[in-house]
Amino acid sequence: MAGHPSAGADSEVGRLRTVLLHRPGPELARLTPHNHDRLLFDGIPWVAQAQDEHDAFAATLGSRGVEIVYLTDLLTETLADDEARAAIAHTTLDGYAGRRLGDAVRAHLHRLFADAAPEELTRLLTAGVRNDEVRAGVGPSTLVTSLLADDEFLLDPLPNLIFTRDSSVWLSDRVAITSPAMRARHRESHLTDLIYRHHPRFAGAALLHGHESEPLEGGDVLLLSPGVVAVGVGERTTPAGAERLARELFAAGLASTLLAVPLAMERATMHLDTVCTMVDVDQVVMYPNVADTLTAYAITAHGDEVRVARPEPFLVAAAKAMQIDTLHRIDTGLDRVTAEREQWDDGNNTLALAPRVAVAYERNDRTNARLEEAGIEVVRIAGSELGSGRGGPRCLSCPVAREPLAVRDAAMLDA
Ligand SMILES: NC(=[NH2+])NCCC[C@H](N)C(=O)O
Repeated sequence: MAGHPSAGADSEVGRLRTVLLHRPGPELARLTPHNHDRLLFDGIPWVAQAQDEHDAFAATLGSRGVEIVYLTDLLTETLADDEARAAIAHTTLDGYAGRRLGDAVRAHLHRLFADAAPEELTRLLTAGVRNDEVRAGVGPSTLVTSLLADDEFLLDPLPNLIFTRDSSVWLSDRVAITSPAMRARHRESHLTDLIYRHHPRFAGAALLHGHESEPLEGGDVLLLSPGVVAVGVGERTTPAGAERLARELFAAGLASTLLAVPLAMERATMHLDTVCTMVDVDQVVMYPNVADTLTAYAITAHGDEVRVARPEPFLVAAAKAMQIDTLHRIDTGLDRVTAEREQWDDGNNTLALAPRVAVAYERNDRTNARLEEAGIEVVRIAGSELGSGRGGPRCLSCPVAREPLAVRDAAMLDA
């Protein structure tokens, strides 16, 4: 199948045209002191404030000419289609995601899903379903609603939906549906899969990977340059997930090299984009405490097989694959301790709007100052509440369309 005509990205820094966001909604209000760890939040965000911060983020992107599409709008539009409704009811309730239900609750939820208007179904799918919300409807014919506590979720809420980066990734003119490692995030990819398969806007889009493939999360995927993709391998993406993506990209002719980058298996470095993001065609902002030890294994195509090179320092391997002299590094600011604090608060997690223009959390003064010293325009946004799920501007956004770098270069030559 051919690629999509009006979507796609071949770099991290080409002018951002369209971005997929999720405004924090009722799913965030379901976080409690008991479930936030399991649902991958470090605390209980103040929902209204998170929404204000998110609206300001979206307004900033809009003022820079970026078209914003909201995941729940796309989902609701998708759910107008009966085939799509049947598909998501089946994946959500009949498969692994519905393992808490039992037959009676499953049948009840199938009815609830079938009767729900598209907006209501979007709410059920994103905010989840709590025991006390269905107990009366199910009646006395099941042990499940009787024994589970009132506030136990039969279907978990999806508070991490705001991190649209992780559940799908555009690679050139195809979109990879990712396969999150964390259980709390599996169902996010069911939703992106549904949207990209059924929403008319994406009709004809060719899909890569898939939510049942080997673990791969979008925060680990960095498009270093057209045809060169770096993939973090650690707490989330597994070696098999990175290798699967390499095979898929090579088979589709979309990349020549994939650099697998081992990361420490820790929350602070859950994705490659927590330690390194691109701010220009040849500059990254990077966490200095790992910069000297970060390595990369270059994977290249060899007929139908792949070949894995010996590890090299990340910046060396990257520059080589990108065919540039040096991939310059701007350090997370100031000293080891400040760098550690600002890395934790997503100082490295910037979203490029164009070469040398990056959105960053305002709180990371030292890192932002470093970026400015290096000639990067820093577009500051507030993120105290948004960041409580441990994600910054890059995690909060999935670029659907970026201007191809080649076009920009050609335009510059013409000028
Ligand atoms: N691309 C990213 N770094 N995303 C951050 C995701 C944070 C989310 N709470 C998780 O733990 O999965």
